[in-house]
Amino acid sequence: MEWTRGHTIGRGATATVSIATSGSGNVFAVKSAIISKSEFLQREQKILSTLNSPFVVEYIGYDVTRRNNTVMFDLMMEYVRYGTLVDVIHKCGGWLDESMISHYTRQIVRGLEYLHSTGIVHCDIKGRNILIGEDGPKISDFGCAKRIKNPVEGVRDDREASIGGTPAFMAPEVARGEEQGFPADIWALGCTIIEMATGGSPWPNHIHPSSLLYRIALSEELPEFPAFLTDKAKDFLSKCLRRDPIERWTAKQLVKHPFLEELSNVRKLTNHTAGSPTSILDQGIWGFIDESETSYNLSQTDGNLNSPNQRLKQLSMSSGLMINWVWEDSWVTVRDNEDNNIRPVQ
Ligand SMILES: Nc1ncnc2c1ncn2[C@@H]1O[C@H](COP(=O)(O)OP(=O)(O)OP(=O)(O)O)[C@@H](O)[C@H]1O
Repeated sequence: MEWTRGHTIGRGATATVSIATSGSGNVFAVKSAIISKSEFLQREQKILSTLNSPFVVEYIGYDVTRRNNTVMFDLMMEYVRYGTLVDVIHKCGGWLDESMISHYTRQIVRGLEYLHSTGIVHCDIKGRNILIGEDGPKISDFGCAKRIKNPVEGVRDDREASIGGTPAFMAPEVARGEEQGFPADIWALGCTIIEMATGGSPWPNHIHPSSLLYRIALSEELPEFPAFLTDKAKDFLSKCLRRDPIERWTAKQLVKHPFLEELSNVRKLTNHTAGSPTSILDQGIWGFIDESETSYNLSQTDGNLNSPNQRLKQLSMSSGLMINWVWEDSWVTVRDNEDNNIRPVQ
């Protein structure tokens, strides 16, 4: 397919996202990384190409292109026009009201129900990885995702051995380095609801990810439930934010929770997201995202990471070392990648 790259609309830790047009005039988004650093993008392409749901960003294809003598891996996907959920929260004045939270949560849960039914754990659910289109939220950014081969019998593939995601949204069992299965996405959903309600981190006032990780992993605490939420909403949160993953509700159970009942008076999205989407950097949203919201991907398969304590130490050390904010134009997070299954396209 002939296509032309347009302006940059977003930058993440691993890739740059641009708008693009095809020869026939269709507009789409293209997420690109230098081929030698495209392991996560290629993993994302492999997973996204198998998915088909109105609640997941739509896959279009991939390409390998040359740009200023550099070979790039390009993942093409639908262009989702209102940007991320964090952008929308910001445009709404810093928080969403409960009817909006319920409306968005319903679609995110349906996206998770779909992903989990196909054996995919997203591993990095948070506002920045939910894109908002005209029909509502779509789950995106599958760079940390993994497939559990036989979810019913619990047979796992190699990727199950890795731990990834964003510290502030990590479930206790993930922070301890024990496991990252479907319940970890449900915990992160609970954290995302708090993000929608408060516009901030589920664990406010944490300067450094290492202290946050210890708190999540080893305390008995839960993130604070926003006081203004109704009992119904708090009950929903309490089903997501249970420290024991076995006690957490599944996406299939959550879909039926009364908090997600359809409401007729949800504000129209276009009322509060007027204006065309721009780069996340243009929108000045970084002010309320602290560094504990940076994504990581660490492999547990490393022999040094056998005990929960060692893994925690490794995670927190990595947090300190890996964050490398580059303020002029972009920011970079270096991720450890021990994944031998991912091979760059030759
Ligand atoms: N399909 C899309 N349509 C519109 N904007 C998009 C799309 N995909 C990504 N973006 C924009 O690009 C930004 C970066 O994309 P994404 O989060 O997928 O990159 P990443 O490198 O995987 O980021 P992270 O640092 O979270 O791992 C998003 O926050 C969003 O603003």
